[in-house]
Amino acid sequence: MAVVPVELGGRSYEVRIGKDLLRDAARQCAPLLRKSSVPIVTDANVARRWREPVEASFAREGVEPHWLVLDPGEAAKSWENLQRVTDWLLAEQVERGDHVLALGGGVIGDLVGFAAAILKRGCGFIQLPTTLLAQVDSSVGGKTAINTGAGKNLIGAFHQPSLVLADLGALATLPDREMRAGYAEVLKYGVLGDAPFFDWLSAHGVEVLAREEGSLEHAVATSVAAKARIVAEDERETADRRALLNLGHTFGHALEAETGFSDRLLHGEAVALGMVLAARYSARRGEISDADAERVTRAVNAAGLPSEITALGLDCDGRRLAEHMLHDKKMDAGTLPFVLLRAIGDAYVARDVELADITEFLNGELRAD
Ligand SMILES: O=C(O)C(=O)C[C@@H](O)[C@H](O)[C@H](O)COP(=O)(O)O
Repeated sequence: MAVVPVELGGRSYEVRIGKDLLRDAARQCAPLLRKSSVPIVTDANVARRWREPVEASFAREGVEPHWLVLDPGEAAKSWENLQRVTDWLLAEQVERGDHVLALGGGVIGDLVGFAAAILKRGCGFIQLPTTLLAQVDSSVGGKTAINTGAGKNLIGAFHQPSLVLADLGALATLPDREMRAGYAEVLKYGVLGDAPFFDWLSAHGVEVLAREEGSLEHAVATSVAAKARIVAEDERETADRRALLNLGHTFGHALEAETGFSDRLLHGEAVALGMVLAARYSARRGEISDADAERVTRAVNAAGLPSEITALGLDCDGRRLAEHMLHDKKMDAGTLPFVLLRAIGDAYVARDVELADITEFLNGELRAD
């Protein structure tokens, strides 16, 4: 098992990465639990696979899990579900010192984390991420949120979990498309700040996607360590450091908004395409070489992820995509900071990007054949 600490003073916690952690969930969580029952929120897909082994694990410790099972999908990150989860936790008489468990992918983690953030002004929560994307990204760092009609993650809070258990065995049954989508966030750590890891992924990415144990653990642990370092330096995204983790997201969130946050384009797919667009836009500004921008495109393609906006069949122009970006949380006094690249492994936050220029760039991408 690999253990990555997230160093945040009194709110520090561990991310434990290894096999069979869900079958051992009760023992792993035991020091944090105070009652003979524990609330667990999950979705129907995850429940089908993991309810029984998790339940057995708690039975061995004499703890009774109480379950709330939601519909799967990005649409679950809604006001309605936030109310449903918080009402349920109140009915469960959860106190501030208690922990609620979020068992599932990024949607469950973000939603339950936000519910925990506001329940009685903050109760504990434990992340049990079951997708690659959630293991390497959303379960770590304390960003919690729901979506609204105006965009993604616009209502939320910073609220750190007390523990993250990333069970690599949970990835064995993950659909290939979800695996590739999570891989986009793995690749992101190489592109934004770790060129040797980018090179390692170029050679071993296939093994990661095939879930070969050693390569998978290395990829997850390296990704989590990168995120933990950045979060420890800039927990609340105030110093142009944590914002680097948003590489590909400004373009990506706009594409997600345009496709209605639907299965048409998964979050990780949007990030992969967004990363390609960020690299190409950086090349257009003369900041990264065309060759390196092309390497980013090739790495995205090699993972079976989308690299061309034209393939989405969108019925919109660059201006419409740029308008989605105006809702971005990074908007600052009328300007939108963009995470761009000087080289692979050297991302930075640009504050001089004109939306008119982005619009022109996107129009070019939308017309490309
Ligand atoms: O943890 C962060 O910080 C990130 O930006 C990681 C992103 O990959 C993640 O998708 C995050 O939830 C997006 O953050 P947002 O602030 O753009 O909603």
